[in-house]
Amino acid sequence: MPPLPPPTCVPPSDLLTFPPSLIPLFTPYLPTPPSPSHPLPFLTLTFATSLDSALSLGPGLRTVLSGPASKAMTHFLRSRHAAILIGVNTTLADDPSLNCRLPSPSGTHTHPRPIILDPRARWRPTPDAKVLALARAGHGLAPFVLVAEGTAVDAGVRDVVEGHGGRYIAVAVGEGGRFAWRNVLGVLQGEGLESVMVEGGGEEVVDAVVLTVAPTWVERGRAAARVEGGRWIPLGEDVVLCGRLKKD
Ligand SMILES: NC(=O)C1=CN([C@@H]2O[C@H](COP(=O)(O)OP(=O)(O)OC[C@H]3O[C@@H](n4cnc5c(N)ncnc54)[C@H](O)[C@@H]3O)[C@@H](O)[C@H]2O)C=CC1
Ligand SMILES: Nc1nc(O)c(N)c(N[C@@H]2O[C@H](COP(=O)(O)O)[C@@H](O)[C@H]2O)n1
Repeated sequence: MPPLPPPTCVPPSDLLTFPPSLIPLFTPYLPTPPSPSHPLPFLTLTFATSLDSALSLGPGLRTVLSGPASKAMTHFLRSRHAAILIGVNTTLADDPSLNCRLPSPSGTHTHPRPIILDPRARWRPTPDAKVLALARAGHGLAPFVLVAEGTAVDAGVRDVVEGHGGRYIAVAVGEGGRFAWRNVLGVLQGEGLESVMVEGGGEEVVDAVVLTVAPTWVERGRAAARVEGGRWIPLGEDVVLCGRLKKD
């Protein structure tokens, strides 16, 4: 494969808009650099959930819960984190892009490094996988895939990922074949990645949370009902949603 182009801004048709006036709201929760008292990468837990706590319509179904404004907010977070981490089921279900789709004033872009937790090497991408196609075009970075020590990775699959600038990294697993989150953060630290946004998981090492709640209920396979024109009212440390229900 020819050398990869330098990361650039994504094509204008893919761009999202995040108003600069909103940045101060999120600034207190953005990553801080590692310090002697907090040497591991900063971990932000972020995901979007429905009112009935669903992340998607069902296993293997890519589901849009976030509206355009909160989606743009997560891309602002992507612009401020060195890495973005997902599990292999999400990779298989969503064929995600995992790049940053906000305009970049300088024309060059710092996309987050995608990290995929795939202990048993179940992801078998072709060059058509979105995350690889974007890396090839210079509109994102190829992923680092964390596999369990001793797991054999198909040579052809490894070539595809590494040919796009990605890597396979072997990590020790504990009982149940899972990585300890501190080990995952240790790997990222070793790769010079100082902050990571995790789309679900990592509870024991979380530094900040930025969660989106979409005013909708889902039932297996379909969006069931939505609150329209609702209002979220902060009351103490809770937030109360008032609205009228629009049924399908
Ligand atoms: N609404 C949202 O913000 C998000 C929605 N999703 C949705 O969630 C669904 C997938 O979620 P899940 O099934 O929970 O799967 P997942 O994407 O978290 O993948 C689970 C798999 O990842 C690996 N994994 C996760 N943690 C690990 C650890 N500590 N050590 C080793 N391996 C680990 C294992 O292979 C595990 O089977 C998809 O439908 C996706 O669209 C996913 C992320 C965000
Ligand atoms: N913030 C948010 N809102 C939703 O409604 C979602 N479904 C997700 N999903 C996560 O974002 C990834 C998709 O990213 P790309 O748009 O393909 O870059 C997906 O894989 C989930 O991790 N997030």
